[in-house]
Amino acid sequence: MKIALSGYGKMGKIIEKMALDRKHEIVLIIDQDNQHEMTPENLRQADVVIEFSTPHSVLANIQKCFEAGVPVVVGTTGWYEQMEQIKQQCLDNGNAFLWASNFSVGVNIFFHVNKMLAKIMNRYPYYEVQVEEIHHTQKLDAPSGTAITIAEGILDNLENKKGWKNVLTNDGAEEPYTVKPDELLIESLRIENVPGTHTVVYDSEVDSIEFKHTAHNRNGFALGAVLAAEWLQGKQGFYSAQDMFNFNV
Ligand SMILES: NC(=O)c1ccc[n+]([C@@H]2O[C@H](COP(=O)([O-])OP(=O)(O)OC[C@H]3O[C@@H](n4cnc5c(N)ncnc54)[C@H](O)[C@@H]3O)[C@@H](O)[C@H]2O)c1
Ligand SMILES: O=C(O)C1=N[C@H](C(=O)O)CCC1
Repeated sequence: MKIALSGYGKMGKIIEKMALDRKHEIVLIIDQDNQHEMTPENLRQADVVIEFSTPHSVLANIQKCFEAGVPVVVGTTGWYEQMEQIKQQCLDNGNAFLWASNFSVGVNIFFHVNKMLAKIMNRYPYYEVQVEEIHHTQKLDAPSGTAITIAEGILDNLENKKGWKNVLTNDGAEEPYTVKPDELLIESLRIENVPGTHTVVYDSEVDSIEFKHTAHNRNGFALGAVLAAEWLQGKQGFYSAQDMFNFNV
């Protein structure tokens, strides 16, 4: 496969390595200082674009891929309020699009089990649920995209929670926030060099259940993104990683 990379930061560089290991070719690399090279002509050299840039640049980059008619795999987070608009544009133009808040196999298993656990917990309403995420200090968005997907998995399956509320505690200096009974708290913490840790905690007076995923490095995210690009070949339509992993057990 001929791959174009949109965003050549921490993730773009590891994706390049994973793609080359899987015998793909990198035909275009776009980053902040050569954005003008993201032309339809250049993009059309590629079979797929893998987009890991910034919350600020991702939407314009997706539009350029749509205009060029090139399939696009998006790992960038922090743009999900525009999801419906992107989905509509994708379907209207007959494009191929796949997004994931987290491409790692482990996290996608976690997403699935998280939903099943939330369903079970409906029977035990005396447990209070909370989501916690920890990432490196360069991260631009909070909560993490992964934490949003986890929260949505809980909200879709746990009857007594109606929406999520994020609190970012960089140095513990924030005012403590008291959640409303129907609110799901997502606590975000930023610590140097943490690739990504997510925990769902169900707490009661007598015990706690902690369900946790810890990324040891970024390789799992990068491999998942390349696998997604392979999976998207020859398809048209709007997909998420859930369609690719398809854990219907
Ligand atoms: N879905 C996943 O599995 C997953 C995993 C890790 C990171 N992410 C997300 O991917 C994104 C990138 O993460 P990162 O750790 O590589 O960040 P990073 O800051 O290391 O890299 C981002 C790169 O984008 C470049 N950039 C800026 N403007 C651009 C533009 N207009 N076009 C193209 N590139 C541009 C920056 O110069 C930088 O090199 C973030 O949103 C992060 O949350 C997702
Ligand atoms: O390093 C990041 O930034 C990450 N972003 C994704 C998110 O927001 O969930 C995935 C984990 C790493």
